[in-house]
Amino acid sequence: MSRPRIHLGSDSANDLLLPQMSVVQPEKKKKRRGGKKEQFKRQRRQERKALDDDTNSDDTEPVDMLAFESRNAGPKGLGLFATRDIEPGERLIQETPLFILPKQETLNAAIVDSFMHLRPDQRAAYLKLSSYTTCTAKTQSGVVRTSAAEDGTASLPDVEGPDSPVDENGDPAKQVDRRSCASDVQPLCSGSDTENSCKSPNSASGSGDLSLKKPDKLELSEPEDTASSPVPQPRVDSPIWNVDDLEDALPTTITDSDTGNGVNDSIESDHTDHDTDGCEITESLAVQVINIWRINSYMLDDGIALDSAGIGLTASRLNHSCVPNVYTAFNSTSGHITVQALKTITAGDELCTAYINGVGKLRSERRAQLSMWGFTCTCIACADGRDESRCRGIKTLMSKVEGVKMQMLDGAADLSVAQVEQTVEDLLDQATLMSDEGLLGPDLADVCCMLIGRREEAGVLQSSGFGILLRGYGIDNPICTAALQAGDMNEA
Ligand SMILES: C[S@@+](CC[C@H](N)C(=O)[O-])C[C@H]1O[C@@H](n2cnc3c(N)ncnc32)[C@H](O)[C@@H]1O
Repeated sequence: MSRPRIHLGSDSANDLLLPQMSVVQPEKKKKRRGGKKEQFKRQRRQERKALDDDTNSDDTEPVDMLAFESRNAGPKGLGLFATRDIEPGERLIQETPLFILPKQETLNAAIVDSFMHLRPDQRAAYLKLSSYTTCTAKTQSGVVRTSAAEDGTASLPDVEGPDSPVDENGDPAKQVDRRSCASDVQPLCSGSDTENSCKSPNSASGSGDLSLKKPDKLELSEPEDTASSPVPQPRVDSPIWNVDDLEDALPTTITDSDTGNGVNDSIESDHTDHDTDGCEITESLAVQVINIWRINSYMLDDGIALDSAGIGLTASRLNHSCVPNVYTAFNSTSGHITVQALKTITAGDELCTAYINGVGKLRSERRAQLSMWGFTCTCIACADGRDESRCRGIKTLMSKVEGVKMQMLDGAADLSVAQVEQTVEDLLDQATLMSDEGLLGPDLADVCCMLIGRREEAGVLQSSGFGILLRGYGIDNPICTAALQAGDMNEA
């Protein structure tokens, strides 16, 4: 799926719809290029610091240099918080995923295999990521402990789990429409019966129990056919939790030849460059590894095809908001997960990304989608009593525009002038509503990029689009490069 062509228009056009938007102007860009080295160094320091926070509490990196820090976010667990004011479009994280799996290979065995081939420090950092979910499914084999430390087979750090409630049914979301966080691994527990329900470890019903029970049998969800969209849109067509798959991955002992303890590598591996020191994986550890992947992995797409997922240690600490202030993307050229500010962020604010594509969805719909992460969103858009008329408006306009888009794609009949006029009006209204709602991510660019050249106002929308793309992705992302190449626009 290719992105629509984007035209870069006059600067004033960018101010018209999106007062909060920061469009990189040519002069500013030059200045930024001049300071890029420093900016790059700062980013590296940030990444290192965030990683070190996880792996080494004695880290002495001066905090005042950083744009954000990782700290307690109350019931959400850990979160990332701005330590200084941040400008829209600023890149905050640029990290190489710990490992990437092609979408069709995100099988439990592949996840466990990739984990085992991480370096010991990476494995330790991985195991510190959030994996609060507990599954209380009854099993023949009984309880599977999450902590392999109990077996003396692996040293697991404490898993920090938020005190978040489960969804009403205790049932993981069937529809997993994830923009950024978590990938195509289905929740470990499935089905709607209470025996198979997921519980937060600290929830009343979970009694603080971090154990994970292996289900007898789990139904595989049907693939979701998510609507096509030019924005990164996670698709779920490789549902996978099944017991056989896990059993394939177990038991596994990998002994690093460097340790001198002999090599017993029962995993066929092409990760020979990785250190795989002695570490036995038990069933419970495997379950934890898979759970962590499910909660923390991001779809890694290049805006054209969604075919991979990966875990970034720092980006994994981002909590969700339906009105996010940062955008998480994947740069398929550099191989980095990037996180950029979508709006001005004030020192002390939490950085939040959107785990789902919630644009045009009502609170109840978003809640259903988010339930697989085991929390009920309390962001500004989800506050009780919040007027949802803007959301409803966006939803209505989106479905209207979608209808026209389908008509255009079918090529059945050319649109009438009146239809075109109306659609442009609808898009303008949608962009305004989204902007008012604080939805400033690349979805807005897609709104802005439709109906190129149809009318003067459409040109305004299109010209805004590139600025929005830049803000979310950064100029080095091939999505922006392609937009520049495809459109009648240039950087200057
Ligand atoms: C990718 S992790 C985010 C980082 C996590 N808070 C941690 O401590 O590592 C996702 C988990 O964080 C928690 N979380 C994320 N956003 C949240 C929110 N808006 N409200 C409550 N919990 C949230 C949920 O437990 C979710 O499963």
